[in-house]
Amino acid sequence: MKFLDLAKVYIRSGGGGGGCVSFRREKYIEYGGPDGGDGGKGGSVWIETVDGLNTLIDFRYQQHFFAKNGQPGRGQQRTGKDGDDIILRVPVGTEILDEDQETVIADVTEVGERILLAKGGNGGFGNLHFKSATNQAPRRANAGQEGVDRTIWLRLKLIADAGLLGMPNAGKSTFLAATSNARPKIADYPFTTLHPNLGVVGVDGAEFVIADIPGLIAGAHEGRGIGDRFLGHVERCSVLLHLVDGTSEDVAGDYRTIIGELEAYGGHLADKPRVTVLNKVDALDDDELEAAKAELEQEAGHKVMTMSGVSRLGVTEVLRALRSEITEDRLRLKPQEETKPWQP
Ligand SMILES: Nc1nc2c(ncn2[C@@H]2O[C@H](COP(=O)(O)OP(=O)(O)OP(=O)(O)O)[C@@H](O)[C@H]2O)c(=O)[nH]1
Ligand SMILES: [Mg+2]
Repeated sequence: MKFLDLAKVYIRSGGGGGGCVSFRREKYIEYGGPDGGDGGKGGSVWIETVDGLNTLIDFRYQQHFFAKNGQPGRGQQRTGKDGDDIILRVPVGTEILDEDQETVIADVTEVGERILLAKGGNGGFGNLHFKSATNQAPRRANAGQEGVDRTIWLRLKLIADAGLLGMPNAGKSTFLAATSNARPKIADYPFTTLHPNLGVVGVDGAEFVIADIPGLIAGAHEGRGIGDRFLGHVERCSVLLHLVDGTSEDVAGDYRTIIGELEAYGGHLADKPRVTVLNKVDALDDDELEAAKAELEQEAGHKVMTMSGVSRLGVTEVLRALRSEITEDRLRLKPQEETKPWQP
């Protein structure tokens, strides 16, 4: 699947068709009254969230979405045809931003949500509308209302329940592959993962979605490595899973680096519930494991779990820990979501 999480899109709604000036012309009716029809409405541009999409890649190939104008009205009271609406289909979790890339126009988080981005212009009234007691033969009709031009940005923030964090090579993709249906690329060099991958995992009969994102290094917030922009994709997660490579020379330093990047990223990312795991323990003997674990716990200031994505030792326990955080978070969110008023 090709991935794109930011797209600039030009939209334009259709203008309304003009109203028509026309008079009845029939045999034996000398001064037929006005019969000019109204113009049709211009097409509107909408955005709709659909299921099963995890990328904005379609918007790389098409950036212009112009709805058709309404047709002008015609004689014999015929209304012009409306321009068809256009619907942009986007994945759940897409933010719609104004041209400045800052003002959020909408944030669509439910499947099937539909938002009007640019309303089509109304058609103009035909002269039939202007007939009055004093003017039986109006020569007046309205022009159609103009369409609206707009430039918007679409920014996708994937919706996952748990987000994977760690330095390059920490074993994030290996863990995702071991626990889910996802088949991310895995290799022993840094930055194997270049864009987020999602996988559905199951534990104890529950299912949830994990997002694997590219590794972070010190200075990622200043653009080092491949930067920290993919952290946006774990902003909505209930819990972060921080993997620390147990075979690293500096387990505490690796831990600190990631926390530092979370803090530098800002928002509430650093305050999110986190599960910290010492990974690759299959490659450590007992003493090494104990030492690395003690070092990591000291640095983190809390208990850490141990796991091997390769041998799968400890994997189920980690999934259970994630699940419990996710459940708690969903319970916390529920009442709030239910009372949220619908805003068009
Ligand atoms: N011994 C051992 N090696 C592992 C384990 N998990 C991953 N590896 C190895 O570590 C290397 C990196 O694994 P990846 O899963 O690609 O790591 P990543 O965190 O996704 O790396 P990036 O995508 O580059 O950020 C690969 O050579 C894996 O085979 C583990 O549990 N034990
Ligand atoms: Mg990876």
